Amino acid sequence: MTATLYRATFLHTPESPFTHADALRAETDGGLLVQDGVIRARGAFADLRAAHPDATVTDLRGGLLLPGFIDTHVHLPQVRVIGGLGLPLLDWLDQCALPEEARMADVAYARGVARDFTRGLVGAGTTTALVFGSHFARAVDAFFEEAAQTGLRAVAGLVVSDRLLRDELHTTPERAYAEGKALIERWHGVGRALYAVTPRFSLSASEGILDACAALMREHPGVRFTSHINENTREIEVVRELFPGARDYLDTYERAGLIGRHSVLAHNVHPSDRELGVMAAARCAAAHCPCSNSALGSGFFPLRRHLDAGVHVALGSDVGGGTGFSLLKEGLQAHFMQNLMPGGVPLSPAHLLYLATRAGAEALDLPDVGAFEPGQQFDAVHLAPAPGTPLDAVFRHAPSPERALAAAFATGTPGDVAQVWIGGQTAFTRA
Ligand SMILES: O=c1[nH]c(=O)c2nc[nH]c2[nH]1
Ligand SMILES: [Zn+2]
Repeated sequence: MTATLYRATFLHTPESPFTHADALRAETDGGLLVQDGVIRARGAFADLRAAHPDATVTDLRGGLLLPGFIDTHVHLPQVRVIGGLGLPLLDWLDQCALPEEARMADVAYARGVARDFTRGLVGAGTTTALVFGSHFARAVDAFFEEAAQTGLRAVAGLVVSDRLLRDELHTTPERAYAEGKALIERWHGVGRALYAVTPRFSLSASEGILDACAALMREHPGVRFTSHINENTREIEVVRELFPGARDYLDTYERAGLIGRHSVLAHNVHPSDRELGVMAAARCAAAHCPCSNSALGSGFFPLRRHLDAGVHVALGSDVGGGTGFSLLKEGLQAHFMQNLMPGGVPLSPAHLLYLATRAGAEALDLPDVGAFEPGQQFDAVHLAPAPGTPLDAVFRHAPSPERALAAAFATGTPGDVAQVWIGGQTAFTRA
């Protein structure tokens, strides 16, 4: 297949700006040579053109080309309930999320939701997502099918719970194990899909169901683990009452053997030092969801404490507790919250780009995505605002790519996403 040479202003962060100075790499008139979906060479456009005169040129000048966004925490069944603002977590679950999640029992309904959800993700520039699936196995199948159609890199699983939600959403340890095993055999490692073992949170999980989750993890090396932790103070109190023998919230997962390199825990707004130390030692990542934390009033994410402890952090939209699929908006909200909280971490455009891209790949242990390194997959988002919009004006007058990137986070929306590629194939084109 002939190679394609993408000509664009591009930026990426192959290394972490939290640990490397000058982590932001930018090329103003850059070239990315892509063949069979893989980036083969990267540099100044003129140099690549001279070296590869036969390549087909795709001209993307006038916008910004970024690595596809990686959302490390988002809920499939909640796309249609975005906007339940102002309730604390447990009330929001009862009144907004769980009634809709019960509707996923109807597979035709679930298929429609999966379509809305996948389109929402890819249309916002997200190319990889760690997805909280559904409590219903057939809805999880419908989602993986839809993800395969659009090309989305989906890491997802059956959500399991056996108490304190609603009867329709409860299962048993035996059934959780059997359905999880069947889904892993059907989907894990098939195409771009990976499986994530997903107890909803310790509040709705008995020790028996956490043990069933651990059995799946032990028996299927390579599957990922995800759940929620330390989101809301009332939630933490209930978990403490439910697990009187546990040292803290993390220990409820840790004792079951669920915390390791392939674990991603959402929120962690109220961690103890012990929990941070264990997460760092285990290389378990935190998915920070700033819009959700704001909408549900959960609190300020202690990013400084995570970084000081050595806990890896990535971004999640947490739709529908969150307010939409855009990781540009999550980056901006993270920036705002760190700015406002005492002891917050000042976040530069490089930090925001890293959190929205390569940090997610690290969290998910996916070395082939998240930046524009030769050998990586060409997963990319082209931000090209409509002429006459404020972002277009900033782009046309920006003194540097970094300033344009800052503006993309400050005011960019899914409406500015012109095209998205996953593995070199177009996954979305703006109408
Ligand atoms: O933000 C959240 N959204 C959810 O759906 C959920 N379930 C448990 N804990 C949760 N937190
Ligand atoms: Zn969540």
